[in-house]
Amino acid sequence: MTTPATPPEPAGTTPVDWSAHAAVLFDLDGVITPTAEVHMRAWSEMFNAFLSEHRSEDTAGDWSAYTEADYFAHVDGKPRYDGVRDFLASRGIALPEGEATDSGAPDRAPTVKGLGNRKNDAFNAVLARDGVSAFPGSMALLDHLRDLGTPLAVVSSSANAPAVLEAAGLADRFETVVSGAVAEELGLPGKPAPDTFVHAATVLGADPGSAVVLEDAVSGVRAGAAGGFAVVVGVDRGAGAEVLTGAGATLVVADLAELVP
Ligand SMILES: O=P(O)(O)OC[C@H]1O[C@@H](O)[C@H](O)[C@@H](O)[C@@H]1O
Repeated sequence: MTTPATPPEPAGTTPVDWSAHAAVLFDLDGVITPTAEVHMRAWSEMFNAFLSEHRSEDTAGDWSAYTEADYFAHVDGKPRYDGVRDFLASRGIALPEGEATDSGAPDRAPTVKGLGNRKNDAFNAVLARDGVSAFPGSMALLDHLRDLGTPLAVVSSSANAPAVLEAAGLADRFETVVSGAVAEELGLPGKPAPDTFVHAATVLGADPGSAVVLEDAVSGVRAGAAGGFAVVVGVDRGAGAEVLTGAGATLVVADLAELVP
């Protein structure tokens, strides 16, 4: 007896039926634009400079080099100072919180906010120097959703989200942008808490059960899953498909082009 072949998917279908959903919420860095890479490099530059500047001091904690694995485990997708705090905690390094105006300059006593600000200067220098273009597959999906008339939002932990959207020429594509700065203003806890996604869905007049979340970071996928969203697409830009699925992604793609009919 021969096993019947699996029937091919009809042409033009994708794993998500976009017309069946009331709203689509995009993370930005690593989902729409390749800026997760810029954040990663800026974090690495800052943390490794900090660790080598202070490693010789006889203080508690693990002062070995900061790696890409540290980024994915402790920093990716979280609001700026949460990333600093969570990485330092993973190394058993305690620093004072500091002030929002701390520069993080090497000759100053380090603080959580100072280190975050130093990383932000590195990020903005690269953005100003190199500019940014969206991933072609993400542009294709945004164009498709625009044609369908689906309400769209960006939900990003980054306070730089509006500047990145502007630099990529995408500022007019979204009905609302819930950035790290907006979350702080509204007192919403950052990813992995679901609040920023739920807030964006509410602004778009959609119930989470009828909306889609697209995320590349484990913290963001966890946020989408905790919010009860209908579909949580994990975009694997390095976190790993299994890890994203384990965090609650309902499907994982390598590029958003896979989701365009
Ligand atoms: O420091 P910002 O620009 O406010 O961004 C905070 C975080 O924003 C997220 O979108 C990135 O994945 C993180 O890498 C980044 O640290």
